[in-house]
Amino acid sequence: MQRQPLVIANWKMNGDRNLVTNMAKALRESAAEFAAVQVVVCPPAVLLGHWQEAAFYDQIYLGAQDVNEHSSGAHTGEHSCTLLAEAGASFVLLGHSERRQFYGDSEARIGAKVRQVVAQEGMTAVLCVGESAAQRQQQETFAVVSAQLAAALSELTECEQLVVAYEPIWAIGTGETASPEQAQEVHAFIRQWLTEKFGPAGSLVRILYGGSVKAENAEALFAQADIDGGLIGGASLEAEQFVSICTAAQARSN
Ligand SMILES: O=C(CO)COP(=O)(O)O
Repeated sequence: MQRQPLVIANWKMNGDRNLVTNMAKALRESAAEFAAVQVVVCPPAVLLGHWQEAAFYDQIYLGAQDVNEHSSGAHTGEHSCTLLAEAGASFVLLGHSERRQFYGDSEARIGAKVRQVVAQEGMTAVLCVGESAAQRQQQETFAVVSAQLAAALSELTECEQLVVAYEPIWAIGTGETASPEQAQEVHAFIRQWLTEKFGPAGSLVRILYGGSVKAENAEALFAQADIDGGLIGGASLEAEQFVSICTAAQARSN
């Protein structure tokens, strides 16, 4: 498999030092079961240091949930890409629907953030895209997703430091998951978009599904041709669930 399976935990504004310790222990104990999977944990930024101490080897990577689009300066409360890298992060989530909806992340800002991340050596941008329930009902899913991709990626010429996460808003935190077929349809569309934009390298970009992924539905989702893994919210806060999801992704490498 040319695209290594990838599972990313997005803790959002949850978790604490105890969860870091417990999750690191659970992942360490089961690491052999998902040896071929790249696992990334994105805790709140203040816990990155604690993760760095608790995490055990290269299989577990660290990520941040957002970044500022500037390199430094008078941006109270924000984190630059360099600061996050120094704290151990090598992935950054960008354009999550919660940030688009509630924290003023415009398409232009998301694009600037993506460029900031890919300019940093060793950092990978995880661009989140996805439609609302109303947009899906109006059959606007492809139009919405391609507009989000175009806005964020138009100035990029290379895609080696890029991951795309398809997260339909109606499936986030709702318990309602896209069916494997629904998700695959959009993933195939994203894959085609990336290949048209970046050429053959675009087909190597990993595309994750996010939205109520659980231990019970992960295997069927990850069995789809273009679903390279998952971006996990609620279930990434429970060690047993998260380990099962990482293990489900291992099957993609067989
Ligand atoms: O938003 C998500 C991950 O970024 C998905 O959240 P849930 O897995 O809780 O639905």
